[in-house]
Amino acid sequence: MRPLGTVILLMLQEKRDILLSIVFGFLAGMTAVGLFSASGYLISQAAFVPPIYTLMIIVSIVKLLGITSALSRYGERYFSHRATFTMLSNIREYVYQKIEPLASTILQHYRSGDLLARIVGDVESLQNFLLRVLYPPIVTATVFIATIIFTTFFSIGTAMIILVGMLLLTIIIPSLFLQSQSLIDQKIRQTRGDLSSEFTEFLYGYKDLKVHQQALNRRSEIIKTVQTYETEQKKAHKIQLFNESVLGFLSLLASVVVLAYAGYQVTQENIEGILLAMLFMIALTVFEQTAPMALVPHFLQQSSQSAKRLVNVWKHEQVQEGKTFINWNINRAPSIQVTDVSFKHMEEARPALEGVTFDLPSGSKTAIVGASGSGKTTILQVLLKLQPINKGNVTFNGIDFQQIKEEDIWKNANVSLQSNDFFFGTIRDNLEIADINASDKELIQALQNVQLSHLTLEDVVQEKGANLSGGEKQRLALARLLLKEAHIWLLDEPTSSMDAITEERMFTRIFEKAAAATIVLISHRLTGLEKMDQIIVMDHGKMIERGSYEELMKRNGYFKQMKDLEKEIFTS
Ligand SMILES: Nc1ncnc2c1ncn2[C@@H]1O[C@H](COP(=O)(O)OP(=O)(O)OP(=O)(O)O)[C@@H](O)[C@H]1O
Repeated sequence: MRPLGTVILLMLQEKRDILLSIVFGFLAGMTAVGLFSASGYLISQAAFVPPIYTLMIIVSIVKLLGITSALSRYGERYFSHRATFTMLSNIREYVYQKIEPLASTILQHYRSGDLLARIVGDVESLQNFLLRVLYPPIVTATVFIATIIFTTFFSIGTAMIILVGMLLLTIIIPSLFLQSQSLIDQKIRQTRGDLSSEFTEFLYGYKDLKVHQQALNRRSEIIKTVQTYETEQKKAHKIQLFNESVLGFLSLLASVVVLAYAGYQVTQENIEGILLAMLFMIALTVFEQTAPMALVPHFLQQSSQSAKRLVNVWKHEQVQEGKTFINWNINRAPSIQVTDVSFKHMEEARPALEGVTFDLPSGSKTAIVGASGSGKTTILQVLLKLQPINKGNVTFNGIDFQQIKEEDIWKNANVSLQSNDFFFGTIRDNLEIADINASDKELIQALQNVQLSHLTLEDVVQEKGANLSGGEKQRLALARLLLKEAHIWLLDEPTSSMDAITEERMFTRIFEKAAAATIVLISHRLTGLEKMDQIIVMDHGKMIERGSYEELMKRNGYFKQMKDLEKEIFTS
């Protein structure tokens, strides 16, 4: 389905409000035309000084039309805006549901700031789709048709001029403006994305930029982008104002043409003079109503681009689309089989994993070691379905993991990645992510287990845990793991920022808690691996050795060489 088609479908969920907007919009338009034409007629009649009772009826009609017009306009605004806000929230929910499962792959192609600005901006510009693209033409067309039919009773020529003026003002001239407007809109969107990315990176990297004395440079770059953004916005507003003024002037001109034509017809006695003011007022009012139509092509293009850009975010990532999943519930540690798995990051020449095969028996403890960049983290990402494999397969308890939803794997897994996220709030907020129902006693116990007893549950955690040390962050992350029951533990260097004694204690806690679980531990140190059931050695994306500690030491291969090297460094 075309992107705008999806938006229309989401919008049609609010069909009652849309229908009411159209009905009230039509009523408002017709009563406005009626009000002004009746006023014109009233003024002309009054000029002949007729008996007052003959004017009473027209005066009452004018009053009634005035009130009805105001009430209908209110109804139109109320229902159209209500439909728009509900539609926007439906779109936001839809977009979130689409991108949430694909977040990790999507973020490989976009800078997070750009992605956020893009989604927020594009969803917001879709508010114009209903308000300015979809229902105004229906309202204008119906009001217009009704007005032309009404005018033909008095002057067919005037009705034809209104028709021609309408076509000119609503279709032909706006399409001429379209190109200049769309060029500047494109530039604005691009600059908005750049600005948001630069600003996000500036905030996250502020400390590093300060240390390297680059903060001021970056700041002036951001200021330059802000200035460009402001200049482009001013330019866009100028273009829009110019277009609207030209259209306003032309619609007035069209009314003057109607007046001139009708005036001439009066002199020719083809039209009664008393109708002249009425015909002019009809033209003025009806052309006034074409003003929103002038913006339709512009907003149509903007909405269609926004919808396309939104869909493009997830279009190429629909790895799960159309697949059926089984209901995966486990009550004990699963066995995991990885067979001939290869994976290459997009736009990378070298695969991150190549023909990797190993098995993890139920409840086994496995360590993965290897040089930096050898593919260790990628293995965990593959097991968590954060990266779609290009070749090979993975089974959990003999079931192909393509049939298992990511959420079902995550639900059963305790995961510690190299950088753990912490949120602005309290220690309690950050621990409750693991178990919302945990009691204070359990939370405090978890803190004690990771040697963070000096923290209280109410202590503040700044954004990204900025007020915690590297080791504290890792221990807080471990406290979260200790609060959650899981049958699979995937740990990526969970103790890399800790001293050797604390590390030893943390591992003791982990292995106590995860005694029955299937554990995969990525380790940068080669000490303490004797207690693991197997060690997988990675090099340049390939598994080059696998076996127990004793087996690898006996084999005298890569692992033994690394062990000897480590010993040499620590003893020298
Ligand atoms: N998002 C990414 N996009 C492109 N290439 C990536 C990405 N993440 C990792 N890589 C590449 O994939 C390869 C394997 O990376 P991986 O993170 O698995 O290594 P690692 O063994 O865990 O390294 P380290 O010990 O330094 O954490 C590396 O060559 C790396 O450059």
